[in-house]
Amino acid sequence: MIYIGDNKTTGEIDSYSINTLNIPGIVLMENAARNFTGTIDTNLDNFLIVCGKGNNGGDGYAVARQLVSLNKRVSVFSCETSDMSRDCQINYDICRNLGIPMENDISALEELIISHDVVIDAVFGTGLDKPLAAPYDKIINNINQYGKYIISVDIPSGINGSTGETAGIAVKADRTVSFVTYKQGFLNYSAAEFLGKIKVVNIGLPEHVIKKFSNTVLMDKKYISSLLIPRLKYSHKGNFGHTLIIAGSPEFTGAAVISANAAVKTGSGLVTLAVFHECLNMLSSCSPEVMTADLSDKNRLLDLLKKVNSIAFGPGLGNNPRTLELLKFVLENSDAPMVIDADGINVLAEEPALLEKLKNRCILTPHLGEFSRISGLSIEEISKDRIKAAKDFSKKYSVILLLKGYNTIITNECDVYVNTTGNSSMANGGMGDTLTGITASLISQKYTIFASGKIGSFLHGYIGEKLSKRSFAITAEDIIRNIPFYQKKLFL
Ligand SMILES: NC(=O)C1=CN([C@@H]2O[C@H](COP(=O)(O)OP(=O)(O)OC[C@H]3O[C@@H](n4cnc5c(N)ncnc54)[C@H](OP(=O)(O)O)[C@@H]3O)[C@@H](O)[C@H]2O)[C@@H](O)CC1
Ligand SMILES: [K+]
Repeated sequence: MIYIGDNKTTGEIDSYSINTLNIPGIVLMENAARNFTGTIDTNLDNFLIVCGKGNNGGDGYAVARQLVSLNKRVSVFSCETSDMSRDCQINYDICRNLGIPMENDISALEELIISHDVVIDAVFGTGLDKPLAAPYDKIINNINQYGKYIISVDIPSGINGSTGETAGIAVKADRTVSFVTYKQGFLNYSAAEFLGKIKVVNIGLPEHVIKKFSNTVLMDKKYISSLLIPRLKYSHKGNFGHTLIIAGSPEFTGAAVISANAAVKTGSGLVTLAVFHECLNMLSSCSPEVMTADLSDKNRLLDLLKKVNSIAFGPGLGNNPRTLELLKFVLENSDAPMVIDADGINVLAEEPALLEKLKNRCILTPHLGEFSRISGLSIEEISKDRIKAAKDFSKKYSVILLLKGYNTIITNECDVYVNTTGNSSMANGGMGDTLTGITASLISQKYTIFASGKIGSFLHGYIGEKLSKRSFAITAEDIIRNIPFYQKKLFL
């Protein structure tokens, strides 16, 4: 499992390992350097390692030695040769003793970079704490301008590991090999162009140690598979629940069809689509597996509200008083777990007091704009630290929050799960409605609300990613058609 942490987390893990576990810092550095080196393509040769004076630089000197021991051609550029951290000094001295070519004259840097095939950036890691000034701005500029292939140690130098903001300028890496944790700052969209392909490597610490300091996790296939509730041989449709989808309006009938079909394909035993009277004719034949109900038939609606296992509310309903009234009616007459999306969120934003009725039984699935409306935070405020914004909201209202977007966040106020599946081939209408249907369907099948959000977002993005290998744009229908196949792939 990959954990996410900020600069503070690295400091805490470091000090726990050194002071409580008694692992000397130099051993951690050696492990970091060895595991970093292990990720480098063995066909690469002719490395220039650019080292700072802190422990990131120390990692760089240790990597230089590791590469030399693999018979690679290696040179080192030292940004500073005084006032180094203790472990940096040790590895610097070893490099000198080994006779590795070393340079510290900034006027030679440009030529050095040009004459090497790979630049390893070990200037700053988690210790970067102020804007960059000379000569570091020039060093980083040179790396970016002349580096043919750049691998950053822990963090591209100049990026703040906690926030993802740049210190004025930052290395644009082709690859980043990060230690112990995936840095929280990498999730900030503004950091994306600097990171290249990211890999996280361990430094010899067992997972239970890392877990002490981070409750934020990057979901992977193995984790999602572990959440599976197996289907028993003798199960029948009653075991897989009844999902009620309340969605659609004359302008947006598609949203209703998409959510309902996604719920069916995800495996809900029964799916009923409840729609406004004027949509009934058009939608009653939308899918042979979906039952329909007229929202103006209050007795039928009351009956459904009492017996269903989950309710999806919102897609395509319209952001208007009628939707708000309908939401109030649903909340007054049902205790079922709910997935609230789209216009369901928009009307809740008008009357946030209603969230009180959703405590501990709801997942909200806003995109950034919807989250801004319901949280009262600006998009800029949320974007600065999406994890914190999501966690705070979830805690304030005791709901599960699934904040959609590149690197979707799912949180239950304490634990945070980040989903990295999905890509821009899926950026078109109806995708959110699909996720809503999938999530509600999983809840009906007895997954917890939290697990349903996690599985739903992973599965949804996973299908899109797989399909995008052979198609340019992926539609909601493409996703829905492929749910059963990829669900099986994930779970079995
Ligand atoms: N547990 C783990 O994960 C392990 C992590 N490890 C590694 O340790 C790294 C963290 O090391 P770190 O704390 O020494 O900080 P680092 O990034 O080297 O920078 C500090 C130096 O930069 C300087 N400096 C800062 N800002 C500056 C600026 N704008 N302009 C100029 N100077 C600036 C600052 O100078 P000062 O401000 O103190 O004068 C100080 O000298 C981490 O990223 C990982 O690579 C591994 O070794 C093993 C275990
Ligand atoms: K670095």
